[in-house]
Amino acid sequence: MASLYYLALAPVLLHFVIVFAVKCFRSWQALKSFAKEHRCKRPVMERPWDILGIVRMYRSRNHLLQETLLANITELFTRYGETYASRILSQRVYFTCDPRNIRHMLFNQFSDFNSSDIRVHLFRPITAHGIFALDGEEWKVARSLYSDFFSRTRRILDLQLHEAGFQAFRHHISVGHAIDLGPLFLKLILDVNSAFTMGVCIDTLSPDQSADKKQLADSLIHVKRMIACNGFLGPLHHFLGKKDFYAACANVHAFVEAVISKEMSSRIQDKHLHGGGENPNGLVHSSLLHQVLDRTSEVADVRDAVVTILIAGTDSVASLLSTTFFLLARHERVYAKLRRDILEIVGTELPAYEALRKVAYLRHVFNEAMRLYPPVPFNARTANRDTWLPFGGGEDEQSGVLVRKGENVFFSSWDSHRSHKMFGKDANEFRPERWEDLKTESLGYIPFSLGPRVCLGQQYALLEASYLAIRIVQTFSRIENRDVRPWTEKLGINLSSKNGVIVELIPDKEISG
Ligand code: HEM
Repeated sequence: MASLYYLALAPVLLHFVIVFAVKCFRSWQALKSFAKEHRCKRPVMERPWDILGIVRMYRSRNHLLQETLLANITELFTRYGETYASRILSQRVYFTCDPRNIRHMLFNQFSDFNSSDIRVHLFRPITAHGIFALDGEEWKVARSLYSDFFSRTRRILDLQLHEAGFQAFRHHISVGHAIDLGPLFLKLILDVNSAFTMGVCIDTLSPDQSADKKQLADSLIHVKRMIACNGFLGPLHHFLGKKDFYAACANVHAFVEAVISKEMSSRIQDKHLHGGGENPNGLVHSSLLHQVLDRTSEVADVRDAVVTILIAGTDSVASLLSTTFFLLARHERVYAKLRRDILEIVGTELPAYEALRKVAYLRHVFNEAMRLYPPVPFNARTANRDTWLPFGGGEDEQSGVLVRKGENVFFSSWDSHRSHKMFGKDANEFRPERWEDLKTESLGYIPFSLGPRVCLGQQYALLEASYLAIRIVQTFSRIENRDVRPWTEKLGINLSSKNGVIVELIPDKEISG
């Protein structure tokens, strides 16, 4: 009886097997003709025998611990070419530093690649509704929430706030002593950025920082460290304990929500007192929180918008300033020329908004610092459909590479920025003058990324860094390196120097009084 039952089932099963096989065959055929259409050939495969990608994971982990990951990435590009395939825990992935492929992903074929898939789990606990954890329509909505705000750089860049930050920073510099500028820049930018995003400065440079602000600053540091750590661990992050991470996220949320709630109550009060008309003292609130509250009263959305910018806009700018002064301390000639230009163009006055854009050499110094030490040295995208990279396939790497839906492509600006093809034989040297002829749109130069997801804070970041750099250079006639150790990578949420920036700043007696 039972065997008759199975016999009756057999045609149904066979039907499903045939339908499945036909489907597989059709999609294989479609993929084959898609690959043909885009001239795709197989790229070089890193260690083809490492089918599970375990050796790759293990070696990358060791390089990360030994602080040689960037050098290792460069070595692999030298060995396998500008674009190659690899495996991470059996999943096929691609690595590229070919500017044409990078541009293709970020710009030409933008809609084929998601940016959130890899980092959504990293950002979800802290900013589930924030722009870094979104793609597609949701990303468009989040981007439009900030776009207007960031397009008005002149209105949002509060120079008084930056001057107050600079003065607090200056108090930490003692004449005749070496100082590590790395942590100091981080505190300075955190103070300025917290005031900019929430309208509340968290006083990390002040000796009188309150306990709740200290807890916020410590929690933010922990959150950023965990995001970076989880990102580097890839799928292995599941094995890490996250209790402290969640606790730190809760602290950050509680602080920001309290600020939002205070602002909401004061708006209600204002409405009662002044019928919702213009603020009686005529002040225009420039903080991001105020602007976002004008557009939505969803607390979680406002909170995540604020925390996203607290995260995106702090370590990145601190990294730019640290790297710049690390390099200036080792290039006396460049510092002297920069100072000459600043004194000639801006003088010893506090720089006005217009003056910030006028010192061309400062822009060249920043461009060069971010070329050699990009705050975001590598990044990744995930194909959201079957797609391709235009170069990297075949022996000569001139054919396309098929990228199947769900596969990840990692791209390295650390390497595209140091390409001899793009930047000449002296690509590894710090020479700001090269930017007299180059344009920041130069192929492969992507410190702020490019295309529709280009950094929203680019202009703000450059002007903020310009103000602070100008004030430092005006005040100190020389900067001397006090550290003989070579630059060593520290990969966090942004790239920085592991040994900090240990220098001595020599004041200009006339200016600093
Ligand atoms: C030197 C400083 C900075 C650098 C090098 C930098 C770099 C970048 C890069 C490379 C991305 C693209 C990430 C990706 O697509 O995967 C990005 C995105 C972003 N940045 Fe920046 N950034 C800097 C400063 C800032 C500042 C100061 C802010 C805000 C105040 C900011 C806000 C953002 C936002 C909101 C995004 C997300 C854009 C989107 O996904 O549509 N950044 N940044």
